[in-house]
Amino acid sequence: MGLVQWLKGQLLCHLVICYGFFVSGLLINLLQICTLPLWPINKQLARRINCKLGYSLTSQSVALLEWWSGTEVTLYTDPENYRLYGKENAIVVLNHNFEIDFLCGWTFCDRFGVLGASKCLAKKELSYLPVIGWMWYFLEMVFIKRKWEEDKRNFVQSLQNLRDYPENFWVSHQSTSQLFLLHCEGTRFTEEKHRVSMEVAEKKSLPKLKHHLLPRTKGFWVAVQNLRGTVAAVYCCTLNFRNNETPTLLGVLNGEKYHPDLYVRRIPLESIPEDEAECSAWLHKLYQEKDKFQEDYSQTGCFPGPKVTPPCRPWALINWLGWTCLLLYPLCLLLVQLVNSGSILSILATVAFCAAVSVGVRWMIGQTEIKRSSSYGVPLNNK
Ligand SMILES: CC/C=C\C/C=C\C/C=C\C/C=C\C/C=C\C/C=C\CCC(=O)SCCNC(=O)CCNC(=O)[C@H](O)C(C)(C)COP(=O)(O)OP(=O)(O)OC[C@H]1O[C@@H](n2cnc3c(N)ncnc32)[C@H](O)[C@@H]1OP(=O)(O)O
Ligand SMILES: CCCCCCCC/C=C\CCCCCCCC(=O)OC[C@@H](O)COP(=O)(O)O
Repeated sequence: MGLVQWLKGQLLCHLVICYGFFVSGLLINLLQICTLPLWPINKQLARRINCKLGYSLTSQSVALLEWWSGTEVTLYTDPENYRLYGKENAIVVLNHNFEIDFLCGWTFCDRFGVLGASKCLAKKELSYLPVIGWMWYFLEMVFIKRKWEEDKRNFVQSLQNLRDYPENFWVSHQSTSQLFLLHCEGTRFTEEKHRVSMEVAEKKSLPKLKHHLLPRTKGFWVAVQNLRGTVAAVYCCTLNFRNNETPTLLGVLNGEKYHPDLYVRRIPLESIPEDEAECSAWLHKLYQEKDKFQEDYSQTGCFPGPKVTPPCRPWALINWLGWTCLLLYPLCLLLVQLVNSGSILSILATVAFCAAVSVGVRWMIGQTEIKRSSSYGVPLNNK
C-alpha cells in the first residue's frame, strides 16, 4: 500500500473531511434559510440560489467519489441519445441495490451539468437528516411516507410545483434541464424483501425477477401523468459494479476505488401508456427487461451498447478545495490558540466538538447501509 493510500485510511483525514462537509453544510443551510423572504417575492430567483447552494454541498460528495476514491464511472448508451442527456428534463428509473447508488447518480448528474436541479422521490425519513435533508427541503425534493392514501395529495402537488422550474436555469451554464429520480422498487434490495415481493409477483401472475424487487407502479404512473409536457423521456437506468464489488460510503471515505457501470436507455414519454393499468403493465415489462440486462451483466461483465465516459468537470473539486481551505484556516488558528492558551478545558471542548462531528457524520453514513434498511416491503410490519 502506498503512502497516499495509507493516508486516505487515517482517522485524522476523515475528521478533516467530515468537519468540512458538516460545517459547510450548516453554513449552506443557514444561507438557504436567508432565502426564505425571497420566495414570495421572486420564486424563480430563490430557486436558482438554492440550487447553486445545493450544488455546493452535494458536489462535495461527488468530489470525494471522483477525486478522493478515484472511482471511474462508465456509461453504456446509444450515442444518438447521449447528445440529449443534460439538455432535456427526464424521469430516471434506477435499481436500488447498492449503498452508493445515489452517489453514482449524482456523479452522472454532475457530468451532464444537472446536479443542482435534480430531484428524487424520497422516503420522508430522509428529510430529517441533518444538513442533507434540510438542504433538500429548500430544493423542493418530493418526500413520501410510502402510504398512498396519506401521500397522494402532497405527492401530486409537489410534482405540479416542479412544472414551473425556470427555463435557462443556469444563466451562464449550458444546462437547462433537471432529472427526477424514481426507485420504483421503493426500498433497497435484501434477500428477505426479494422473497416477499416475489410472493406478490406470483399472486399477480407476474414473471419472477432475480435481481430486482417487484416494482411499485403507482408512483411511476402518477409521476408520468403529472410531468407530461414537462419531461421529454424516461431514462431506464441499470447500475452495477464490475468484479462483484459491494461499494460502501465508508469505503469511499477510506479511498477505495470502485467501477460503476450504468446502462441508460432513453424512452420517449409519448410511448408510455396513459391508462393506469396499462402503464403498470408497461413498468413491469421494463423491470423484466432490466432483470435480463443484470443477468447478462453477471455473466459477461458488461451491458449492451457502446461505452462512453462522460467528461469529468472540475467544479466539484474546485468547490470542495475552496470550502476546505476556507474552513481549515480558522480551525488551524483556533488549534494554535488553544495549544498556546494551555487551557485543558478548552482543549477538551475542542476534542469533544471534533468527536461529535465525527460521530454525527458516521451516523449519517450509517443511514446509507443496507443492513439498516427499513422493514418496508416485508410482511407483519409494512414500514
Ligand atoms: C444521464 C444521466 C443518468 C443518470 C442519472 C441517475 C440518477 C440521478 C438522478 C437524480 C438524482 C437526484 C437525487 C437523488 C438523491 C438522493 C436520494 C436517494 C435515494 C432516495 C430514494 C428513496 O427514498 S426510495 C423510497 C421512496 N420511493 C418510493 O417508494 C418509490 C416507489 N414507490 C411507489 O411508487 C409507491 O407506489 C408509492 C410509495 C407511491 C405508494 O405506495 P403504496 O404501497 O402505498 O401503494 P402501491 O399502490 O404502490 O402499493 C400497493 C400495491 O403493492 C403491492 N405490494 C404489496 N407488497 C408488495 C411488495 N413487497 N412488493 C411489491 N408490491 C407489493 C400490493 O399488492 C398492491 O398492489 P395492487 O395491485 O393491489 O395495487
Ligand atoms: C466531502 C464529502 C463528505 C463525506 C461525508 C458524506 C456524508 C454524507 C452522508 C450521508 C449522505 C446521506 C445521503 C442519503 C441518501 C440515502 C439514499 C438511500 O439509500 O435511501 C434509502 C431509501 O432509498 C430506501 O430506504 P430503505 O431501504 O427502505 O431503508
